[in-house]
Amino acid sequence: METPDKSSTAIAFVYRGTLVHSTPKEALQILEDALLGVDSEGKIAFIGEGNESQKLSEVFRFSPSAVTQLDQHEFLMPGMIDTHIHASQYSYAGTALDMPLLQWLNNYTFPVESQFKDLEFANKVYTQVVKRTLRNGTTTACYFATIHTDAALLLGQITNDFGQRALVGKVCMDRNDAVQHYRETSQESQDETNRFIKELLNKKYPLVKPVVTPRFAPSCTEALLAQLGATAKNNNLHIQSHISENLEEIKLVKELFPKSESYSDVYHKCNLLTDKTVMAHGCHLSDKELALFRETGAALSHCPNSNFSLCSGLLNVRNVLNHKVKLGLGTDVAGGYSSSMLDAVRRTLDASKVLTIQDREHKTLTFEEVFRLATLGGSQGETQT
Ligand SMILES: Nc1nc2[nH]cnc2c(=O)[nH]1
Ligand SMILES: [Zn+2]
Repeated sequence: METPDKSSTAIAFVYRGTLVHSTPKEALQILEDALLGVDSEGKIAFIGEGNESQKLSEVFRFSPSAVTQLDQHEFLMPGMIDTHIHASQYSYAGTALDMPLLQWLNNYTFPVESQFKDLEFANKVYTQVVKRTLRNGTTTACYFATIHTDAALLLGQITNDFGQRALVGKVCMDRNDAVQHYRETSQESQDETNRFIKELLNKKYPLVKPVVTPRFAPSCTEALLAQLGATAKNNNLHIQSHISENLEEIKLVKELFPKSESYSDVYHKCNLLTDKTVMAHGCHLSDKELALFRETGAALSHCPNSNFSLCSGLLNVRNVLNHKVKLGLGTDVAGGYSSSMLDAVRRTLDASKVLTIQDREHKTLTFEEVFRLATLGGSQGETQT
């Protein structure tokens, strides 16, 4: 039992039954006949054993008759954390998966995202995605919106209204040759990012924060990346982007940033790899780049549904964990066709098994480890303050 704090707020709910969660030492811990108390602010006030009911009720002043008993097959578990999802791509999830990344962006994604200038359309899609992810058990999400500041602010409002914890990013891109009406000038991107941060922070939403969001290196000039790195540092904010998702993208980054020794180096030079950074994919990162992630404290979001659906690559999660790089799971809607974190759990196991088929020496991830990645793993990258 945890040490009681007599000054704590009143207990609102107490549950008795099976609890399932992860700790850094134990990937899946099952507590049978446990008691869990929740205070009026929605925070866990205590966890104890079922037979301590009388004692706990005196310390925390609740009536033993008010305890909710879970059924034999019910259990409580932590909410899942989607460390990478494009709220603006929800409307076409499950379609348009017949092209690799760069062609997929130009043909499907940029034309849809450009429609979020229309706040009515944005309101409809953003409400749907927040409702759906909550129903799927995602209590925290790290969202990409679009380049449109007012629509991104609206997404922040919607997540707040539905009580979902969220990092919300106004997407930054000052380079886009394919769909030219869907890009900003460097100055616009910078000014609008500052406005987005200021206005979202001013709302003082308890669970929603802005995240600095350069789309990915090919969509941004080096000058913009450097400005965004400085903005994140000056405001002590999280950063999210994409890295090393597919081989054609990596080749393009080499051409666009010839002076950088690797994709990770492009971001590192611009101060975009920090202990509050979450980079999606990383399928093709070298061990040297993983060492840089470890050094800077930057985290990876593993998005296996998307990696399979766009035929991008296979991330070797075991190798990432061996390098002691923080890692969570992401759905990457709509590159990933499912907005469910349980799907991300299943695809993570599938991807690990494919690696074992290719190399029998590969140590397959266990379902317990993957459960931890979907919950505790995500919290390490996302909610560090
Ligand atoms: N999967 C995915 N990768 C990206 N890289 C840059 N933008 C995107 C995106 O919207 N989805
Ligand atoms: Zn993505």
